Amino acid sequence: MNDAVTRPLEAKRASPSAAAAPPQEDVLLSAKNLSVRFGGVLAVNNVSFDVRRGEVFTLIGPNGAGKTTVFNLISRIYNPTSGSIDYEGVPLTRQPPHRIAGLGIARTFQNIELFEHATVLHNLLIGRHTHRRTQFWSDIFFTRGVRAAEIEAREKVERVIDLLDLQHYRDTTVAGLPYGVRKVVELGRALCTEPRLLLLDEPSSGLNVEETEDMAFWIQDIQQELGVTVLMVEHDMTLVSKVSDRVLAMNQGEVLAMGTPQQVQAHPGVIEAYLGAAEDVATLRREAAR
Ligand SMILES: Nc1ncnc2c1ncn2[C@@H]1O[C@H](COP(=O)(O)OP(=O)(O)OP(=O)(O)O)[C@@H](O)[C@H]1O
Repeated sequence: MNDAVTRPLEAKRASPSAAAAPPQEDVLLSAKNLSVRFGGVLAVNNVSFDVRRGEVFTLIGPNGAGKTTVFNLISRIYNPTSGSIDYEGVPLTRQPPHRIAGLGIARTFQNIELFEHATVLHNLLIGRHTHRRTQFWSDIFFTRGVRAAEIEAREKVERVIDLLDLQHYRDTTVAGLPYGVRKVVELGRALCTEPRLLLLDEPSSGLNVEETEDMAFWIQDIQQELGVTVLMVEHDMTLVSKVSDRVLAMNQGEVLAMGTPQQVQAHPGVIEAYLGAAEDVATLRREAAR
């Protein structure tokens, strides 16, 4: 295990500046008045938020709240019906989906998307290939530039393998790996693109309690050691309060509350939205009372 895993895991505490508006240069991504309509369903209704550089920002909400739709707007899988998203001051909604990785945005999926019959190393190298700048003819003749790019790719990938403690699985085919390890490999594949913004879609889904704790450590390492900004959709409220700097709670397409994990979990509207999912309410109350 990585040294980081042995550190005590503290729930994040409210920082005095959590609620204050940040200077514009500290904002990495800014969503303004986003709405999405699917036929008669208003999946996202006038949602605005800023993601600050270096923070872990988490979207929570009951099923159907609109979280995945917001994620898919940022990945450019959907177009907003109205509203805008700026990323590093550039209008993201004008970018074609295939440009997203090149802009420094990477994502993981709720249902893991890896090359099942390739090894862990090859999956990570494929992730790294969004950085390749070499050309057709230089590739064919394996020029010095191509060799240098391959060496650089390999070094970056090895760093990700070390960070996520994947050495043991380097040459294993993904199809033969336990689900929890595949989740970490998918995280690694996203990191190999060297993102400035990492989108994590339910990183704890399908993981047991211990694997979820490990995932919390990886997310903290990614934020603290690599300085990557994380935007995450997550249901597990224990993980949410451990790693999030700020949380946005949604319900029925709208913003319910935004603030530190403690502020949002104690919000009466959030507790009401979760009623019916008794286990979630109990976790919310427990985490808010910490
Ligand atoms: N492609 C689509 N076509 C039609 N309706 C959609 C589409 N995508 C999402 N919706 C609807 O939009 C609403 C919000 O869905 P969304 O998946 O964003 O919620 P969610 O908060 O991510 O839920 P979950 O936690 O269950 O994943 C739901 O009513 C859903 O049925």
